[in-house]
Amino acid sequence: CVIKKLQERTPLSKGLDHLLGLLEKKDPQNFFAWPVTDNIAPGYSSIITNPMDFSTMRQKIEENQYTHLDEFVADFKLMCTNAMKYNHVDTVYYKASKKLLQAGMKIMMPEKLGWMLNLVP
Ligand SMILES: COc1ccc(OC)c(-c2cc(C(C)=O)n3cccnc23)c1
Repeated sequence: CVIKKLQERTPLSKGLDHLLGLLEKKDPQNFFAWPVTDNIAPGYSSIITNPMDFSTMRQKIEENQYTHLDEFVADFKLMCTNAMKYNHVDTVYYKASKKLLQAGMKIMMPEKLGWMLNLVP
């Protein structure tokens, strides 16, 4: 097994951690907190080839897998668009993901994150 060495916190990872907290607050039902499994969503793993959820994003932050804000934003969008792909438009999950995506884009507008955009290592 790969030993996940504890990485030191960087200014970027601290900023992404703060951002993740803001985004998680926009998902009070915790629909996006953990990976979606096939037993709660039949056929999910054959329809969604690149799953993403907040816990996976947090792990990537802790392992310094994000070298730039754009990669973090891309995972957030992937998480939301996966839900819009798997779930029909009249479901709570589709509606929640659309709302989450809109709220997330407002939080991650460049002018709101100017201070983070130049934290590139
Ligand atoms: C009803 O309670 C929960 C709890 C956790 C969930 O995903 C982590 C989900 C969930 C989350 C999703 C998504 C995000 O597509 N989903 C789709 C179909 C059926 N369930 C879900 C629902």
